[in-house]
Amino acid sequence: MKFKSPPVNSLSLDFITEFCIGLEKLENNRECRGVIFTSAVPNIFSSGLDITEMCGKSMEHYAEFWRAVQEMWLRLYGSNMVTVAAVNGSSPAGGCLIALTCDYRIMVENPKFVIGLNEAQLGIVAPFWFKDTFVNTVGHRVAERSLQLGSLHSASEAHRLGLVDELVPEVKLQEKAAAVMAQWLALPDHARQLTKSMMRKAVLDRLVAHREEDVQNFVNFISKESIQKSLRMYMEMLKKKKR
Ligand SMILES: CC/C=C\C/C=C\C/C=C\C/C=C/C(=O)SCCNC(=O)CCNC(=O)[C@H](O)C(C)(C)COP(=O)(O)OP(=O)(O)OC[C@H]1O[C@@H](n2cnc3c(N)ncnc32)[C@H](O)[C@@H]1OP(=O)(O)O
Repeated sequence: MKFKSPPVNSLSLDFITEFCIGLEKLENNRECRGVIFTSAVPNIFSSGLDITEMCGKSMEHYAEFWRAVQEMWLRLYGSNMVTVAAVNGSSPAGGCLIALTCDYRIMVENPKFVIGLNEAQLGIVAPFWFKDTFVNTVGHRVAERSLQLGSLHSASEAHRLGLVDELVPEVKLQEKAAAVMAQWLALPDHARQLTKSMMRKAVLDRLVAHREEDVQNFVNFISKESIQKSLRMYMEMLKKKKR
């Protein structure tokens, strides 16, 4: 699955809806046993959640958007397929979440590419299920420090921390992703799927059990004037950076 929503593959409501429909089709196709996620936009895997979906909109819109973000994560983290992220560009926040939610991450070894859960830098807080996914990948200590600082890690640092599993030159990315996929698909599906479910079930169940509460927390948090101001300032900063 190739993300192609220029300029930065931000995760808008439309993007997420298409992503979920695409994933569901693949999940229901008995001939499809694995998916590689990558980007068709040069230098960007995904810039994370579309900030304009969380800024200056109605409470109803925030709730609809957040349910879609939850749905994307539930489907991907709970997927029966082998999921490999071929990270060919920067991947902050929600973009990093997509990569973390896969079974395996391969990143291009470009020192300009960054990845991490940088929510704290925007004055917002990664919800518990982003945090759980991060802890399950890198461990508690690394996740705690990285989340509190809202760190965006270079590709080599991300590899050192275990945030990504492998680094490769750009030209080798697709070949490597295909090789990893072949390795994971060599196992009997039922054994791999039951093992994956055993490893992820508690974290998935936690969001399912608290889904509406999490929507309300998000809506209350994001609609605070102080948070809206932080997001507006962040968008301004992104625009100024270009001038
Ligand atoms: C108590 C707790 C309860 C509940 C939880 C509450 C809250 C938690 C909520 C949500 C979690 C949030 C998750 C997120 O994913 S937030 C998004 C974070 N993303 C970022 O910080 C990345 C920002 N973007 C960048 O750093 C750069 O754009 C990037 C490195 C990706 C690319 O740089 P480049 O120089 O190539 O492009 P730019 O000129 O910067 O951007 C082009 C264009 O795109 C716009 N843009 C970029 N990112 C976003 C985005 N995420 N959303 C919307 N728009 C974005 C940027 O402004 C430019 O626009 P324009 O100037 O109009 O061309």
